[in-house]
Amino acid sequence: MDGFMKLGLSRWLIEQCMQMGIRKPSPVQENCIPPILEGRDCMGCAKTGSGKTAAFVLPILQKLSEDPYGIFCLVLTPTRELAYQIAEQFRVLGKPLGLKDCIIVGGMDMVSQALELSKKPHVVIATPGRLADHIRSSNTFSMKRIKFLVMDEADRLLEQGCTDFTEELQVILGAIPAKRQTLLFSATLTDTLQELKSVAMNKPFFWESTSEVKTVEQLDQKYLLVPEKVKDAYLVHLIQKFQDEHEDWSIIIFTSTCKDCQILNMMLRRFNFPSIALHSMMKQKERFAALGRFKSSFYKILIATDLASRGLDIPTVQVVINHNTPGLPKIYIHRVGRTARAGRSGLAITLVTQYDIHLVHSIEEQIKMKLIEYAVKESEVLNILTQVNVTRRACEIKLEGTDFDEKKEINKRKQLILEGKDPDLEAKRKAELEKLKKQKKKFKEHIRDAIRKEKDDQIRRKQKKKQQE
Ligand SMILES: Nc1ncnc2c1ncn2[C@@H]1O[C@H](COP(=O)(O)OP(=O)(O)OP(=O)(O)O)[C@@H](O)[C@H]1O
Repeated sequence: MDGFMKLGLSRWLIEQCMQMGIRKPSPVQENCIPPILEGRDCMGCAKTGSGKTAAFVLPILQKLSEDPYGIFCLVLTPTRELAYQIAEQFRVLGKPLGLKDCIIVGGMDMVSQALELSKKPHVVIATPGRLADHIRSSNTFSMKRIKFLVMDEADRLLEQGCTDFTEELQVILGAIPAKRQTLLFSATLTDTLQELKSVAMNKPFFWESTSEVKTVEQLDQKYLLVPEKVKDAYLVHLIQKFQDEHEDWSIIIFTSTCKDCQILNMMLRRFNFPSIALHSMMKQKERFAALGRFKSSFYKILIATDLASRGLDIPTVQVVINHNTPGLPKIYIHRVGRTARAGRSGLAITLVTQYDIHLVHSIEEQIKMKLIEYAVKESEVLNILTQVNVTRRACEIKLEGTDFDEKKEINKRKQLILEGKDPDLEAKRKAELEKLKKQKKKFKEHIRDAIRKEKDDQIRRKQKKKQQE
């Protein structure tokens, strides 16, 4: 109790922590809570599962209790599932305050969300796309008095990857006061630090855990070098092994695409494994249901895309298997961070094909440690190889018979329509953006070449002059 008391937190909050089994502050909490209470902006970079959520929830609740009003705080997060998880922490820790929260995420009813927003909840937890839609389309709520803006998984929110939140963030930042406290958290903040600094203005306090290794100590990190064609047989073998050896282990398997996720789930089901899929082509209600059933251990195996790679906190997960080697080290860090959380141990196995060895090297370079080879009895894998390959093919044929690929296109269009965008216009805009990007790249290359040429010419002129002298 002393530990939290020293940080300046009130007794009622500390008692709430105790009820959640949080007895002693973790380093990220110890270091970030005091500056947040002092009114400073804060960027916290700490390993996965180290309690970053409570590091911002606790001081916000304390400040809210001193001056309660709505809307007091806005939390942005990249995925819908994560929004619900964060809301739960606010709810549990803020229970004595009678905290009113509101979750604003895509895939759910917009009208009821608008109604909730108009009731001035203390805390709004949102994914950027849907919140921006509400701001654009409604004048029944105001975020002009917001005191805290939190960006959880801040690097993901600010990076310009496949889901680019730039436009939505601009809308949101325009609707909240410039005078606010901004809190940014992630396990991989340092890459995008400069961009992050431009979002936080108020004497930002930056804290990063000192450990050189970027993954947690209790995590056993292995790789398995496998030929592409026999990958699934290795996967089935691994799962069978874990299931035989450990009764109550849960496993998350990460795949690179929704289709692969779906096929693997169909395949594992045919082998009678208790598995469930989670990917963005599922309806939102199905996504929540799948996650709920996995969390309650009804299903022991979750096969997911990177939708589930960040933030999800499921203590029973003992093993993470990367069915594909992640293309970026930071994706690897977040994926394997779904196990070995809050001091527990865990195992991560990455399946590596001959084409992915360079990816493993860049992962090792970034996490500052070597992955160790996982030993497998090859003869046991060979025994099931034909059966697994035949089953996979049967599942692929079954999926081809459905409208999975078409659905993907339709889903994309539906999503755009829901967001109030014209799918055809969006496609045109995307193509134009691509064209512009290419032109910009070409222009940059052209400038670079011109500079290089100019430098070479200068050197040549100097050399010529010297020779003439
Ligand atoms: N001081 C603490 N002592 C023990 N457990 C804690 C403490 N703080 C938080 N926890 C628990 O640790 C787990 C992980 O916390 P949290 O989800 O906030 O991690 P995180 O750092 O945000 O991880 P990620 O980077 O994966 O999002 C949660 O179940 C949380 O209740």
